[in-house]
Amino acid sequence: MSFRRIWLIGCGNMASAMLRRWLDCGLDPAHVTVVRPSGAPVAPGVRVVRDVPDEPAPELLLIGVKPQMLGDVAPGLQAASTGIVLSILAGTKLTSLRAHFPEAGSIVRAMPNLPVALGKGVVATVSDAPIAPDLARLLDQLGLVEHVPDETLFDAVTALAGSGPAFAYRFVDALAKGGAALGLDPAQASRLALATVGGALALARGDGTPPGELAERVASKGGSTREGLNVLDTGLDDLVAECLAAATRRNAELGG
Ligand SMILES: NC(=O)C1=CN([C@@H]2O[C@H](COP(=O)(O)OP(=O)(O)OC[C@H]3O[C@@H](n4cnc5c(N)ncnc54)[C@H](O)[C@@H]3O)[C@@H](O)[C@H]2O)C=CC1
Ligand SMILES: O=C(O)[C@@H]1CCC=N1
Repeated sequence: MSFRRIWLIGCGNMASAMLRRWLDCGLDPAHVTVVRPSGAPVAPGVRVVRDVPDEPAPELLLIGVKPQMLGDVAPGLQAASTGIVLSILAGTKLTSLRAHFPEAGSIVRAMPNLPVALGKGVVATVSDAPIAPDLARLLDQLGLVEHVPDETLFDAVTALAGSGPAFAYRFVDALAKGGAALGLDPAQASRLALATVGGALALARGDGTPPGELAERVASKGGSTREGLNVLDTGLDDLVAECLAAATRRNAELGG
């Protein structure tokens, strides 16, 4: 058995990445309804409507709008939210979700990231009831699923994993810009940076060796990598810690 009625409220960057993966994994598009103000098509076979349908509630209601929109959309979703409510909203706590959806059978907070589109994402979860097997199966299709039962850590998880791809892309860009500043053709530097970081991560994932140890393997004694690492080691850890702290603070603010 799997869900036959899934509604997505909002289908922007994040929810559409999740849906793309689920459809690629064989989810029947006829089981999906997207509610979005534009009414613009999402994927072949997926029903798109502008307003919440006056129909029996779906088994799974995914809330994919911005956290600031929750108060606007929730009142129109009371009849639709008697099954599982799955929220991907940054910052918004289970207690707040429960207040907005008092009739929900269960409420699950998930914090995905964009690579879920390829099944290579991360999804952190916390919920007010055990996660139903059908939902667990869907989440598993997205990538690494980590249950984070202490909800007070969710803002930090959101900073690390939810926002993390943006931080990683910044590093790739910095690598490319650094290469261009040294005279490389910018387009070529971008290709080199992306392929280098992609390859390095693939190796780290496949190898099981901690990334710090892999870095040491690249740095020959007395060689040039060490010179470069010495520069990064003057401040990268602190800068990234500040970056995550700032994002974590903002997640807490978004939660109200
Ligand atoms: N973008 C990301 O990488 C991640 C985003 N999130 C969370 O996902 C949620 C959505 O973020 P994004 O997809 O980035 O934003 P987005 O702006 O791309 O998508 C939000 C969508 O909601 C739609 N919308 C607005 N009002 C609506 C209404 N009344 N009914 C139905 N749909 C409505 C908008 O048209 C838009 O398509 C946020 O709560 C965010 O915290 C979580 C993890 C990662
Ligand atoms: O920037 C945001 O608010 C969301 C949360 C995690 C990724 N995007």
